[in-house]
Amino acid sequence: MELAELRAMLREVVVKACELTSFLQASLLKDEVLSKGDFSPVTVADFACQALITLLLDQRYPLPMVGEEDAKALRENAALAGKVHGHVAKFLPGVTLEEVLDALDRGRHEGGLGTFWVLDPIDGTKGFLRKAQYAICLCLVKDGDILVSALGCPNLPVSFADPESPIGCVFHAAKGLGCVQLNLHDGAEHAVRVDALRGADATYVESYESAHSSHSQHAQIAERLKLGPPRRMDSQCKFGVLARGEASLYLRLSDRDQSIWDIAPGAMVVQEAGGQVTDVRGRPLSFSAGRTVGVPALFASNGMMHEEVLKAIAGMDS
Ligand SMILES: Nc1ncnc2c1ncn2[C@@H]1O[C@H](COP(=O)(O)O)[C@@H](O)[C@H]1OP(=O)(O)O
Ligand SMILES: [Mg+2]
Ligand SMILES: [Mg+2]
Ligand SMILES: [Mg+2]
Repeated sequence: MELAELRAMLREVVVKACELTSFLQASLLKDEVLSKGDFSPVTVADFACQALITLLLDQRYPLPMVGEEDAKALRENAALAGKVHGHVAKFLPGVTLEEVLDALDRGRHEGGLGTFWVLDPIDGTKGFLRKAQYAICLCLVKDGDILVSALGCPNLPVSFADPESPIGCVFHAAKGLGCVQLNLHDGAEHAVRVDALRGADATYVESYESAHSSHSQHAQIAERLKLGPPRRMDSQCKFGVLARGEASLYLRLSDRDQSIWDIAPGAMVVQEAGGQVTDVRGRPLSFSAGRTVGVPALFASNGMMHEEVLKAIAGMDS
């Protein structure tokens, strides 16, 4: 398949997944949320979305899958497994429970070199539970490079400039072909590009959850660069906001190695919109090391201000 064709396929799959998660966000029940080993939440929607996307990709372009979730918890909880199966079957009539569980378990691929899908079915599950921002994040990685990517952001306003803005967009990108925003309410698409701001005119985004990255270190950088207050938001929607020029910088200074599904899809969207994504020493990221990036602290910028951010980080109190 050509890159443009792959990208259209990804867009179609992620639009379907947005429909599924929007429905589930509105109807989610307390007993449909579990806590994982690291105390982070996972819901019926995370499982259903990963299974649906894996099965749709199997029909169109089957490849190994590096996915966040697997079927272990569902194999121990028949009631929840039945619900997940029911939600997936609405999109894929006739699919069996075992096919759904098997699709989830195939998300355990180790990554590394080679060609595979990378999927975070719901990035920002805490935001999803707060009825705030979350993203469906999918990309295709070949030998560490990302070829195509799509970020579904069902709750993201189409434009922050418009107080009456409809919500829901999908950012999609293909290597060398740029980044496009699709608006879910009317199907309109337009190419997006990072802004060209720096210094006091520039703004930044960071995690809503202060446990996910260091808001205090971000504030030190912002002070040095004289940036205004941050916009806080869950999930890889932040990469989309940067890609369309509604922020100039996304800071993610953390001390926990990042999973590739948390970074790769969003990073591709920003790079194809003209921006830059590196670790805090300015080194580009590679996605061939396995299921994690091997980098805890990173940032994405409009490119214009990348050097000054690197200098501010180098001069920061540790
Ligand atoms: N303690 C943590 N440190 C860093 N990232 C975390 C932590 N707990 C959850 N995450 C992940 O942080 C991301 C949330 O994005 P953000 O912090 O930018 O809002 C998600 O990828 C989430 O995974 P998940 O996909 O399970 O929601
Ligand atoms: Mg999670
Ligand atoms: Mg995530
Ligand atoms: Mg997730």
